[in-house]
Amino acid sequence: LVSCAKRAKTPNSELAVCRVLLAELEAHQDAWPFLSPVKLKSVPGYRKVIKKPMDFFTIKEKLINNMYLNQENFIIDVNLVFDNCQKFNEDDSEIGQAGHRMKRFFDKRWTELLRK
Ligand SMILES: Cc1ncccc1N[C@@H]1CCC[C@@H]1S(C)(=O)=O
Repeated sequence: LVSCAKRAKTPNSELAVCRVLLAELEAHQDAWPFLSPVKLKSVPGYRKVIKKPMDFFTIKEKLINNMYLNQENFIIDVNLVFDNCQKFNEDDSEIGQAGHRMKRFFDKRWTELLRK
């Protein structure tokens, strides 16, 4: 049969992959610093230094409320979590190390899942 034109990825299938990826991030053993918004009242300086806080719970809320139009916006928010972590935490700190491990994991998984 003549092969039909390659079907464009519908946004909801793109976002389905984002939901899978987020679930894997949340289940990762090094996710503990990123599961909820940084407590601005108990982390001195964070509010001033980090202009755009982001965390996995907020990303999940945004996915559920259809606030991501495509994968790109989702990936931008996930990378914001890791960029904020690198900016605020020393590389050799517990949180800094967790952030580097989570970033490496995410980079590997989304290239496996999205770069088909
Ligand atoms: C991600 C981050 N980056 C800079 C400072 C602190 C944190 N996380 C804290 C440490 C563990 C959870 C708390 S939290 C997320 O409850 O504030």
